[in-house]
Amino acid sequence: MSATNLKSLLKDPSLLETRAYINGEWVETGATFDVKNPARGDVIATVQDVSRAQTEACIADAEAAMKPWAALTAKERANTLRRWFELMIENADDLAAILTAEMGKPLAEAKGEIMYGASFVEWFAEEAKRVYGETIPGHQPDKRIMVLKQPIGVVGSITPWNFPNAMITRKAAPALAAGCTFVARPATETPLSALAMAALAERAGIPAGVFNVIPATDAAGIGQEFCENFAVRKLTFTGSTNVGRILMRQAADQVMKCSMELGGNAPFIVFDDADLDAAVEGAMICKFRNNGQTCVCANRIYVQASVYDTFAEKLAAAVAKLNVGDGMEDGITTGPLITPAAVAKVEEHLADATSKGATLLSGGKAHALGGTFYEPTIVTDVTQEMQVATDETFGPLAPLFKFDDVDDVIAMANDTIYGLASYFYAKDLSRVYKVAEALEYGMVGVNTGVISTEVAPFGGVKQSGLGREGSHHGIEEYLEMKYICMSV
Ligand SMILES: NC(=O)C1=CN([C@@H]2O[C@H](COP(=O)(O)OP(=O)(O)OC[C@H]3O[C@@H](n4cnc5c(N)ncnc54)[C@H](OP(=O)(O)O)[C@@H]3O)[C@@H](O)[C@H]2O)C=CC1
Ligand SMILES: O=C(O)[C@H](O)CS(=O)(=O)O
Repeated sequence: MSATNLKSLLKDPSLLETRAYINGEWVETGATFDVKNPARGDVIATVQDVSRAQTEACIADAEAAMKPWAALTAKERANTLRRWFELMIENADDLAAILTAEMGKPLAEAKGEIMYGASFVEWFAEEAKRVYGETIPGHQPDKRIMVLKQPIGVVGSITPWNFPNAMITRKAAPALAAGCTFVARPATETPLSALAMAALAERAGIPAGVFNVIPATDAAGIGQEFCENFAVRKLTFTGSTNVGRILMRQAADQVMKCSMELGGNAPFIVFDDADLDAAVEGAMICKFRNNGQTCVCANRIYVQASVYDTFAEKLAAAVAKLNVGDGMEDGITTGPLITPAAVAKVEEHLADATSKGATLLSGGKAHALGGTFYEPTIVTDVTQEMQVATDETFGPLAPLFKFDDVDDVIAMANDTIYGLASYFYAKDLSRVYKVAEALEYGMVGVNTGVISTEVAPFGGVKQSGLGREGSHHGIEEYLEMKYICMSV
């Protein structure tokens, strides 16, 4: 099955939209760009390219749509979001095929992302009805105090290519539930998933101007428009820490509220009392999910000395079972990397590690399939002096570090500017408590390699971001608090 003629693969070919979705209209903008399938390099769609000026007009439309949308009852917004969720589930196979075609992840993973992405719409359809204010006992006899929660306003959203569905719903669902309107600018590589979601939003009855999708190659220009346009009250971004810094600097001029889901450098620690088979299973999904292209992937694997060789051997055996290929084909576990630049980053990190004394255990070169396929790779004898210890690889490279003492490994794990996800395997209860409390990360997986869910607060500390997505906390990012002091 090839992505080349994507439309023929779909039960509902109308979901393969290539026009921008602005103010409830499908728009041809006068400029286009091609979307390519990373597995084969062929063009799968030619998409309308939205300019900064057209983005400004879209923001004005979103501003005009804001009041009537926010004026609906919470239940009315909830019911509309619920319909959007149900349409995503009904069309999950097509959404998955579109996602695999433009991003490359295997169909099974793409389907998993669609269900994960839809879960945020389901969750915040429910949370819409639980945006509670409060009354506070007055500070003077004649004073009555109330606190209201109100939608923050028009939201500008910029998202990456690695989860082209879920990264948008994780933002749009709470924003719309809160009563905000939303302008989504998807990554250049992966606009089709966002446009398919817009088609379903239209069918769900989300009013014109409430949810907009602007494919655009001018990433910097759109980001500047979001940051400089007074009508935009909130910027929500998922992507690298470097770009997050740029956007925060730009947003500072308006003192704009930002949510930032940025880069990671996750430690994955295996203690000597760990269930090693469980730890290997956890390391495999934590490291190689989405071919290592997630911000919460294990970037460093620390193994206690007494179990190091056994763990390395078991991990190598598991890696050997991975099946690299075109994600559209059955039985494929590992797709291509998104671009040649992503391959170059893996090769750079590998070369740096081996030049400084690391030993290649598995893989270590471009896959025989060519293109951006790469062999899942393990290196041992890795140390803190190597690039993989400080920089996010964002690919299928598993570096194994050896450690002796728990305090040493906590110090090494925390020795980074990042603080998104962390993981460890151990059984001793006091050790579990001590390590979980000592790790400087927004999220800690204990005896599990997968922690992402709509019910829990996803986000990082230090330079991995600001704010949380998902959970009952996630909607607060799109609400303002108003204190009313009434003299009676
Ligand atoms: N914490 C989290 O949840 C996540 C973090 N990430 C991090 O992002 C990186 C990989 O994703 P990647 O997409 O390469 O990250 P980038 O930060 O390069 O890109 C993310 C998005 O930002 C856009 N962008 C790039 N430059 C600018 C700019 N100057 N102004 C406005 N927008 C801009 C990109 O557009 P374009 O597509 O045109 O380049 C893309 O849509 C990794 O570091 C990863 O850890 C990724 C996903 C999730
Ligand atoms: O963009 C990402 O890397 C995601 O946040 C990872 S997850 O939420 O799918 O785990």
